[in-house]
Amino acid sequence: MRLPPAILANAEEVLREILRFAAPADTTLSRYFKDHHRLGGRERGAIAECIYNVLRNKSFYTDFSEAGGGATMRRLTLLGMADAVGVESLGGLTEDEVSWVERILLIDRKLMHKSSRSNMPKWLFDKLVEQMGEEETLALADGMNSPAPLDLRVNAIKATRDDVAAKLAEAPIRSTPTPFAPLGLRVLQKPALQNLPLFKDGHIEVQDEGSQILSAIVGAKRGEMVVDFCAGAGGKTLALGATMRNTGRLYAFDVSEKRLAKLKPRLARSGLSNVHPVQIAHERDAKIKRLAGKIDRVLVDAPCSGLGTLRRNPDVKWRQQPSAIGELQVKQAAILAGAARLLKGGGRLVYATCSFLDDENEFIAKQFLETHPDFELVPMSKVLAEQRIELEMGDYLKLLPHKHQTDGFFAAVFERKPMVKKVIVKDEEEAADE
Ligand SMILES: C[S@@+](CC[C@H](N)C(=O)[O-])C[C@H]1O[C@@H](n2cnc3c(N)ncnc32)[C@H](O)[C@@H]1O
Repeated sequence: MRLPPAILANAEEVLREILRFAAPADTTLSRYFKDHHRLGGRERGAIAECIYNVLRNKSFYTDFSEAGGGATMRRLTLLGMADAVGVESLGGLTEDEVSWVERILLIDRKLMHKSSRSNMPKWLFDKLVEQMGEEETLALADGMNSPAPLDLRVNAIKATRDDVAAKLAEAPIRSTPTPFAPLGLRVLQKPALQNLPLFKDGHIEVQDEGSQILSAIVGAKRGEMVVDFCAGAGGKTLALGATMRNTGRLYAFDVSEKRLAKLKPRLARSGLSNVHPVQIAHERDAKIKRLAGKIDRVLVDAPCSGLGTLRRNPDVKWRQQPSAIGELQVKQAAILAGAARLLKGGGRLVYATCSFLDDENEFIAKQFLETHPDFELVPMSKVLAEQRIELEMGDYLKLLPHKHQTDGFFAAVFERKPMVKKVIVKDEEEAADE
């Protein structure tokens, strides 16, 4: 059955607002659906897919929408919608529109100019080409422009991966084990999970495999003192708490009260009682000082450009300004330095981002090592071997969608050297006493 012609007008209306980039696309879209509650499930699905298609393919679509007659926004919407549901499912199109859409969608994109083919703003394309070369940039762009699969993490304090896979199959929801993360399941459809007893009872959480790997490399153990410094709504906190088998103490810090509030219901479902959410004012808050030198492991999942999540949030590449990267670097370095004070000798500090920009990753890691001689880098190959995760990496974790089918993630692990300074002072004092 064809979709009603009015659906194009709805999609065009919300697209116009989203392309102002005043707010995240998913926020604008949810608000639009709330305001237009008469739209049915199929219509909503088609509008959402249309919007995400336009955000993913904006450069390519725009090249063709700006030429010829008719309004550009209508043409952009038409391309996004036809790409999503097929032109034959759309009612109310003129013959000219049908043949125009069919022609454009048949174009071989490999023949397009590289920057337009990548569907990235020029500043980002140029930066990435400088960083990784043109071929790799285009492969990354293709990976980032493909929708992400749905990954689940099994809550190890409540269930095993096999149990959950069997229960999902009864639903019936087909899943396969994720290739690298030991507790991950990749679901092959997009079912509504919220109503499943497995979800309500905290046996599963939705978490990209990359984020699961990142939580695993923290290496948190039973009985340890651990800090998730930028916990947000707790995606990684929950994974860390389960790895610690609900023992020890896990502090979930964040400056955002709103984000920490979102952690609370997830914590209740998870059954974890070792997590202590703490709102901090900034990375030098007195609450942090009290724990200085006492912590075994600290994860800094730093605020970043978020470019690694483009599969889910394709608007980020259009909303992000190159000038913001410099500001983020200052923040990232300050948070990492603040968090470093927490570690005891032999303790580990993990710096992570969901970005693939060297400026936010290697640059910050190297700068940290230069300014913190009491820390040394633990090669990622060693960290992954400790966790028995079979991924080939050098010094750092660099997950990329076109290589690992995960969101883009970076991580570096630093270990604090034994605290010799205090011992020397003590020795000197003892010598003076003698
Ligand atoms: C990438 S997000 C964290 C995502 C979270 N770890 C997860 O897995 O869902 C970065 C977080 O850093 C927080 N943040 C920003 N500045 C901070 C600071 N100075 N100290 C601690 N957290 C901060 C933000 O509020 C945001 O929640």
